[in-house]
Amino acid sequence: MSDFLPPDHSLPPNHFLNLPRPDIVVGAGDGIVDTTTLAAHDFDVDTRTGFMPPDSPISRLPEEWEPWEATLDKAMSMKLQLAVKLGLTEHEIAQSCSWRTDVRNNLPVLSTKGLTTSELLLRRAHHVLTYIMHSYIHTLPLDAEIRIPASISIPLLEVSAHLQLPPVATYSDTVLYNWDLKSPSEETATPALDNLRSQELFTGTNDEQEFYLASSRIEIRGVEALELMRATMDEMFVGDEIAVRRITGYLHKLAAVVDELKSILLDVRKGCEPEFFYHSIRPWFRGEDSDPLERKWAFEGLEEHPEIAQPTDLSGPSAGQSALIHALDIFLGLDNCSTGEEGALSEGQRTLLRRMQIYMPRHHRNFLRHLSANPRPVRSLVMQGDPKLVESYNDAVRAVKEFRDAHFRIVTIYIIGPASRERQARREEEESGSVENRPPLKGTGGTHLAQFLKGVRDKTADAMVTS
Ligand code: HEM
Repeated sequence: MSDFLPPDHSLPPNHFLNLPRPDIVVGAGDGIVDTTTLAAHDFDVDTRTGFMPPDSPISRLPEEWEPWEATLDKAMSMKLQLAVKLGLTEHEIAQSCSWRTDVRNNLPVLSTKGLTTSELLLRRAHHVLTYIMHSYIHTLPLDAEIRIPASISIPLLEVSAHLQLPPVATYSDTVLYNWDLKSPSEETATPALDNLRSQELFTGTNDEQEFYLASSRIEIRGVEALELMRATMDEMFVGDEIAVRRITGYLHKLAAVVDELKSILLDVRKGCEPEFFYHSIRPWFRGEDSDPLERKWAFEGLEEHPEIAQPTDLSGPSAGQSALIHALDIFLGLDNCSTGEEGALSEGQRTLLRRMQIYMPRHHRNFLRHLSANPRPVRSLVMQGDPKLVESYNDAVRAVKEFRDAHFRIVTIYIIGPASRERQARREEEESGSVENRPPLKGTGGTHLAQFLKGVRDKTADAMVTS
């Protein structure tokens, strides 16, 4: 399979992702190892890059799928504009119309058969096809139906079935598998946080890149958190007094790492301008459930493919799909210790957190499942009351709570604030009778969002243990 890959991107031949993978439709052939099962042990978590792949993801598919790459290149070079942009010019409307017409009339329905032998090619295909699909949907006139041409929908649905991911852009498309090194570094080294860049950007702007890179840097810095979790679990297995002392030290260190993650998150303000994010970047990510006009997405060509299921999970990408933060929650027992009192999560909110896992790469989902099934959870040891251990555990919980406080501030600056200003401007326009022909504002960035994020944050705070 690695024949397809440029040599500098090939994985070691014995890496589990380099083994032949079974075809999800036809099943495993004779002598083909089921890498999905192997993955349950490997989890595709790297000691240097964590949930990010150890090498920068491939940046181009082989010749056979060049029409997809060329279509995406064209969208990027034409600087297509969002249909929701205020004051869209005739020229901008004509540009996106001509790109979409080209996709509809000239892009063939390419076979995905040759991709299915390689996890890395499938990932690139998912990335390219979802970026094309989001470009197509979000440039469509607001009064048009959303009909995704078969040349995008059929290969995307096939690729998504193989990856067990929804057919929509996910955090793995925008962050995990969308990075490169600015300048090549030692192959074995963890990438420096300032040596990362993004591969594809809807807007071609540094603001969008900085938005993605805030998450990439958190993933890379989070590798030490994963290592501390692993070391703690090893010591839990030993369970003697020395082990407890060591765990105490690990939890304090974990708190310090999470404090750094918070600083990286807050640094997003240095490179990404909030109003630009809200009006010009975020709308590209919208999934079916955030359409301002509540239009449904129709995947054309499905009627000729009874073997492909109608997609149901079509929310847009979010760093809430980062397995790192979910792993911290599970490791510290923050997801299980609901008190049922005020501030705890409602069933719907808990479901929302769980639903985010559907959008994660399946190996990472398996990793979280494995972590949840840990027979010796750290919180149970802490509950035995060793004062120093309690203190260090509470330090780690404090750090996660403060990360969520900072996240809430960021969401207020980037979404809740701009959304409220937008509503205010609308009200003023309505009062003065100068309303433009615009779609109604849908309740993104309002009370529900604040309630949800505060609920998760308060539940984290509730997890502190009193000795
Ligand atoms: C400008 C930067 C960011 C914005 C505007 C933002 C926005 C949001 C929004 C709107 C949600 C609600 C759920 C959803 O709509 O998907 C959310 C949830 C979440 N985000 Fe962010 N986010 C940002 C950066 C990050 C980063 C860098 C991380 C960590 C890698 C992160 C981690 C999370 C998590 C874990 C949740 C789930 C709720 C929770 O566990 O507290 N976010 N974010």
